[in-house]
Amino acid sequence: MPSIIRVSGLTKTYDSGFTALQNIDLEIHRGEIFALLGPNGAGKTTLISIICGISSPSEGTVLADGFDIVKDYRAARSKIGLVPQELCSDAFENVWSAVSFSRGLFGKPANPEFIEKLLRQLSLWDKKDAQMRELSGGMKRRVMIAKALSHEPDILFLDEPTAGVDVELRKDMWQMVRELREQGVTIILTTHYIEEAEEMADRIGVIRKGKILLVEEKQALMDKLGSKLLSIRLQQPVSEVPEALAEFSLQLAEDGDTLCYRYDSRQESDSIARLLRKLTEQGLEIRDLHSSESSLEQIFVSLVHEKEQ
Ligand SMILES: Nc1ncnc2c1ncn2[C@@H]1O[C@H](COP(=O)(O)OP(=O)(O)OP(=O)(O)O)[C@@H](O)[C@H]1O
Repeated sequence: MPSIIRVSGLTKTYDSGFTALQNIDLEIHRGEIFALLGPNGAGKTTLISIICGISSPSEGTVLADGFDIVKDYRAARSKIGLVPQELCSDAFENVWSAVSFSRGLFGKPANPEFIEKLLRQLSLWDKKDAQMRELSGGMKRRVMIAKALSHEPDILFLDEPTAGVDVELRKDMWQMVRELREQGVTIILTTHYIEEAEEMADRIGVIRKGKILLVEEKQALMDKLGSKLLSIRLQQPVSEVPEALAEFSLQLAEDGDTLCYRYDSRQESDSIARLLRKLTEQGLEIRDLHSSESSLEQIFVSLVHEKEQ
């Protein structure tokens, strides 16, 4: 798939001497939703700020739709809309002027039809004359998106779009982002929420301590994350896993009385029923069964840990 953003060898060392990004290579595909996941301080905002031309790189290059973000700053920036983490706007300005003004900042001629379409799409049309201070937090967030889209960019960055947003609003936001993607906008969002990445993203990148640890198709990542563990406690301990159960790749816990079976919870399968039947055929009596799902959080942490090793 063709790339719309190409980051090569990007390093950022702040004046304080702190290196927030180390030799980042990253390609964002045209038309995808890409989620950049990482803990606090990982470097997500720094990376976005550089791509959007707010902060300058120490080393490396970034191309946005073929334009170098330093050498062809204006052309590159015109391709990008940014919804920052902080909601910042003039409290007394009304929605219509805030959004129209943002368009003007990019040197685009006024286009009231487009602004109307945008406000309608973001369910802000009936608030077009309201002052920013009169809006709820969720509406303000939508105005920020309208401002970011006002100059018709092909790429939209959303820096933690749903931080501190309630579940209902979060779902609305996800829906809105999907609709934008359907219109051909490439979307890059940063988030702490694995759930959000799971719900939204086509691909997921994990960043930690200024380094990209992995970039994968969401589905591939979810396949790794989707396992469940069934612990089968036996009446009598065994010294080894019986040969007849080899197909299940069971692990025997140290004390010999618990068999552990890891399986993919999303695959339609009768493997548990088969396993239990075979256990009975082998004369192994079951004392207790316990099934647990590794939380995405846990697996995510172990994935990150594994990569760091
Ligand atoms: N202007 C600055 N000067 C020095 N260090 C900075 C500056 N801005 C950010 N940093 C440091 O760079 C690192 C990455 O910060 P950044 O804001 O990019 O992280 P983040 O992944 O966006 O975190 P969060 O999820 O908390 O927003 C942090 O250690 C931060 O303290």
